[in-house]
Amino acid sequence: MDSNVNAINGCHQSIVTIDDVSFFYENKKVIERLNFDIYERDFVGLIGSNGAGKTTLLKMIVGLLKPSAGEVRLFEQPAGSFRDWERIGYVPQKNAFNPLFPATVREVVLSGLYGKKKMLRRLTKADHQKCDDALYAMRIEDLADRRIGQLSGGQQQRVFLARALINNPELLILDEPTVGIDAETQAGFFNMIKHMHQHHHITFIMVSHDIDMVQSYIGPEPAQKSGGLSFYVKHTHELQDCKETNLTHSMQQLRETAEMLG
Ligand SMILES: Nc1ncnc2c1ncn2[C@@H]1O[C@H](COP(=O)(O)OP(=O)(O)OP(=O)(O)O)[C@@H](O)[C@H]1O
Repeated sequence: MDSNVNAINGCHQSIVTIDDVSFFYENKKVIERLNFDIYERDFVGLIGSNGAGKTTLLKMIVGLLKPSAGEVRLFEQPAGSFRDWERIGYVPQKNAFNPLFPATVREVVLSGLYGKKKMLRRLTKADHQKCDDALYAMRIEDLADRRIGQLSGGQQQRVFLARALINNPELLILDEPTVGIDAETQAGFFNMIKHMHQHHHITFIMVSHDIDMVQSYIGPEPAQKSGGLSFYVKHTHELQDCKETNLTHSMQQLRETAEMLG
């Protein structure tokens, strides 16, 4: 990656730093001495064969796994002492629900509010407003009271994206968000993600098996390869004047996105 651009501009924050990270499951080496930097508003497409370590890497970034060696830093803080988890939205792989799972869409989206913390307080009016905004942004308000298990795969993905968006995250991490979804719905979902990247102040990391889709947005060559992992990177901060980088995105903007996409 061209870190000079960031060094010159100086004001573009490092969002994720992977500093000489290795990971082993017992004796099985999955990631070896990986170095990679992700800056504000980058879109990173992560491609790799089955078992290459994509999910393992994402889990280290969201603090679910600790590196065996090296360090992950989030927003320039060591991941081990990072506490602002609401700045990060994570949509894990294969969220498929048992049709009998009793939670409603609204309950699933609200559960995103507290990240790793248990819900220790009563929900406020503001919490419900955030939930309504996230449902609206994903155009699933009409599904709010349906059981999650009774929705299609594409509808469930929108619910999980709404859950990840409820805290207005600065970094959005998607682990194969369109697995098991028909081609047309996949294309629509990816268009929505691209639009969000172009119009909101969000940094993306997206694992995908769909190399054509990733290359069509980012370009033909990966910025970096390591082991079985290929990192495709699109920088958008280079297009912006630094002085404008304290732009904030908001659910209002996401509403506008939803309206534009019809
Ligand atoms: N909890 C675990 N214990 C032991 N080995 C594991 C564990 N989780 C994953 N692995 C192994 O580590 C390797 C990397 O797994 P990971 O899920 O990160 O790969 P991936 O690139 O996301 O694969 P896929 O494309 O199939 O989702 C695989 O060989 C997997 O079998």
